[in-house]
Amino acid sequence: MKVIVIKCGGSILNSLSEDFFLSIDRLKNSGFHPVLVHGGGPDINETLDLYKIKPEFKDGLRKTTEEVMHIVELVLSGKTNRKLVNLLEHAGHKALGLNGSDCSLLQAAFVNWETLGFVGKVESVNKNLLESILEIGCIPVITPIASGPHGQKLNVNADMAAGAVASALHAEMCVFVTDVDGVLKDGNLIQELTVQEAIKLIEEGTVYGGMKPKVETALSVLSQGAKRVMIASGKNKFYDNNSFIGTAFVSENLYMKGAAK
Ligand SMILES: Nc1ncnc2c1ncn2[C@@H]1O[C@H](COP(=O)(O)OP(=O)(O)O)[C@@H](O)[C@H]1O
Ligand SMILES: CC(=O)N[C@@H](CCC(=O)OP(=O)(O)O)C(=O)O
Repeated sequence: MKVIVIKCGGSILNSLSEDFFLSIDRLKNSGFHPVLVHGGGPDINETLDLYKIKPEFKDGLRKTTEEVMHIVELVLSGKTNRKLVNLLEHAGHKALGLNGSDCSLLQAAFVNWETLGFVGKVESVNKNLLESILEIGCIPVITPIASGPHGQKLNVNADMAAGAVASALHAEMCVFVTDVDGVLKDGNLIQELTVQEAIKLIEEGTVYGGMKPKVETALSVLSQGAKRVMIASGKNKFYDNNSFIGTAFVSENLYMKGAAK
């Protein structure tokens, strides 16, 4: 089964274009089975603000107290996931929303209880569940909340959750859809990045903020055997004429000039 994992960032979730859904149609016509993982950082921040709670991050991960965890779940499962499932259904797809903590879909360990609280790192994925959903022609839409070692719910960075799902499913492709065309340098899109080039962009500070975990996860997915990894925009088509549009990550030994086909 040719699986593609598509991570939909919170930066773009409220303004996904028709072209985004058209790209999903085209992918399905090309024989790909999409699995979606969504973020929702900006929506969480907005709701925390209503409760007068100041968002706190450490190395790109949200400090998650018990109170914050309740709000994360309320927003991601109750609002963001519902919205994406509904948009997909409206675009003519069959979509099934899943909390990562349901049915042991995502099982995680604490990253660092002392500094981050209820934040997890995915250690296993219920691959059989996802494959059964794909077999009946549905698109799984996964909320990045995992079950912890003693059944606690843990907040997982959505880029990292998508990376773990892509690796577990041995996905052919993993695309991180966000609010920019891909990795930019001096305002220009970089079409292809080798591992070494990507590390250099992080070190020199060209890649920073939310782009950093995305690029790091992209490199990790690539090293775990995904054939293609991309960062692309949800404002335009990210797949057309059998080609992906955005920044493609390539292993050194696969390095070739030209667009990723
Ligand atoms: N080199 C870069 N190229 C493109 N965007 C970058 C770069 N470095 C940092 N960014 C920032 O990363 C953001 C995307 O990350 P983020 O806001 O976390 O998105 P998402 O919610 O989709 O995961 C961009 O909007 C941009 O502000
Ligand atoms: C641990 C952690 O940081 N979790 C993230 C989960 C959502 C997410 O990653 O959303 P984006 O893709 O929009 O950034 C958070 O609480 O914001």
